[in-house]
Amino acid sequence: MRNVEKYVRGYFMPPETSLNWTRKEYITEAPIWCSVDLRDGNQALIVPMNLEEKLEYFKMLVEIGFKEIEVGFPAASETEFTFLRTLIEQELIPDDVTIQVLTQSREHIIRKTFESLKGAKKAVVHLYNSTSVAQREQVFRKSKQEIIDIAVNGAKLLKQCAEETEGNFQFQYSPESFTGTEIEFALDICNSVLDVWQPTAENPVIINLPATVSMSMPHVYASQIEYMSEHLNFREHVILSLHPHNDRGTGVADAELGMLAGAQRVEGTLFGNGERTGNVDIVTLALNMYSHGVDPKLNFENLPAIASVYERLTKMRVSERHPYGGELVFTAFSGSHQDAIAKGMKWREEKEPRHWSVPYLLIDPKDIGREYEGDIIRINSQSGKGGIGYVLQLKYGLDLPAKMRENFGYFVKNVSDQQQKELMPEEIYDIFMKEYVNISTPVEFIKYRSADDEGFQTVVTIRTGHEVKEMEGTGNGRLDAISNALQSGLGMNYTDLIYSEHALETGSKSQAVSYIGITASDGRIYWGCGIDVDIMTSSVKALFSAVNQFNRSARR
Ligand SMILES: CC(=O)SCCNC(=O)CCNC(=O)[C@H](O)C(C)(C)COP(=O)(O)OP(=O)(O)OC[C@H]1O[C@@H](n2cnc3c(N)ncnc32)[C@H](O)[C@@H]1OP(=O)(O)O
Ligand SMILES: CC(C)C(=O)C(=O)O
Repeated sequence: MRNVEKYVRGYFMPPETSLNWTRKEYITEAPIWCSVDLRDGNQALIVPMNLEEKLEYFKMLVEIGFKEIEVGFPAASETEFTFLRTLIEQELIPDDVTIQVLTQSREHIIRKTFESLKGAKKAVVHLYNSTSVAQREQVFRKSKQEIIDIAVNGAKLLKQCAEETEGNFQFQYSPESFTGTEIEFALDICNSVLDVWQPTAENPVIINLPATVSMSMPHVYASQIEYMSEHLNFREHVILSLHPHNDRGTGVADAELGMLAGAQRVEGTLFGNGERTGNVDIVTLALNMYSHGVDPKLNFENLPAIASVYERLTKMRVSERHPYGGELVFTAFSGSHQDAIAKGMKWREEKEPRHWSVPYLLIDPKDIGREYEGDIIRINSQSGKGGIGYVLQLKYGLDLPAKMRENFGYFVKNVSDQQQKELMPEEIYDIFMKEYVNISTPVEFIKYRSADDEGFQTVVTIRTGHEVKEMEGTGNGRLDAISNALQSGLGMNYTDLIYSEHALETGSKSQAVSYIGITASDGRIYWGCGIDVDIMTSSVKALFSAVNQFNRSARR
């Protein structure tokens, strides 16, 4: 890259921290979640949500279980203001949910914000101003002290307005662009605001440390968070909050390490909607926790339904590869993965139903409303016998013998390769039915008649073209006798009858399915399947299907 010299690292590593977070292994309890979908997410949309859309989205967030929801920037627009008024006046905010509103540290904006809050039983009022070197120099053109003054004046006005307005208000301060701010200065400005608000056990203050633009590797952000956590005044009455963005693709890692480093609260959005590359994705954070056996205290048991409401209201798309929510994130197309998943599912059923350990699947897709059928194994030319057999078994109850799976697997792969497309379960089933089941050309089975109960001597009637023939055979059982009759009558030669059968529930009826493989003199195995209400007839049909495969191949 020619212009690499243009870039210098713009973040600030803290002078010293205990690095205690490096010794913690995983997040042991859910943080306080705050959804900022309706504010940070909304401000990033091409067309921000209208009133009805915001109301529907709010309802969904409540159903998911969010107890803190930043509902907007009431001074931004008429829609934002009206949305807040509607929530309050129509009493749409459940008692256990606290709404949050964002305001710049400017007098008319703060006053308008409190005006919008009239009648609210409780709310978090979130004050922010930019603190980074770039913002101070380029945007505000102010000294450090002048930037502190903006924050402190805003903090004082918040306190005054809260006293003048009926309701229970909690304060939150964000040194916006924290990640580009000298850490000592960030500490200074937060402590100055805390000095104004004087948090207590009854009235704690939220200090929110945003990665407004993520600039460093996640361990640097974690060290910054730890430094702030270890040096903030009133720490026991401060709720330390994170607000990562995803510029470097590390929003989730930033949040996870930030929690290990002492943060108690996380602001983010569903599927990471938000400015530029988005806010941290709360779905991923929560389900990552879930995959470690920790209850995230949010309900994503029907994630596909949530994704579909999200897509409709935001007009954004959950990409196919998006963790947990994406269409393909539980899907294996490749043969060896499919084989391992199919075996893992069986292992789980038979040996370890309690704990999830299926290869390639971090969590059980069913836990978040996904289906095994059609979701985890899909078939194309990269697929293998394990996956193809699994699809037939799961959807159609057909449990092919291992060797037959292999034969059928190669057949299906070739079809997919030639057609250059994915094959749906119905297509795979159709291929199976057409190529292997009850095949009656060129040799059609009509009936058989045995001279004795065991069928050691059997006469079988067949039709080839317009000709009906009877053939006689002896063997160590009925099927063997029929097979021998066919071999001598048709002048065929094969050995090793491979046989398996099982019952098949179709609707309320039960049928028998038989699979037969016959080995030709060149070692090739030809397979057939028979389905019939009578088990013996199903085996005979399977044998005829295999014989017909053999015949067809010889003719080709
Ligand atoms: C990282 C974040 O997501 S922060 C949230 C950002 N979200 C939004 O901005 C969405 C909603 N915002 C808006 O609708 C509008 O910006 C409004 C209504 C809030 C303000 O609108 P306006 O006053 O017309 O314009 P604008 O936002 O451009 O104001 C810029 C001025 O505010 C100052 N300013 C910006 N942020 C802050 C702040 N947090 N505290 C104090 N002053 C601020 C700027 O320095 C600039 O000052 P200047 O006029 O002296 O140059
Ligand atoms: C207002 C703050 C928290 C913000 O949205 C950001 O810094 O990204």
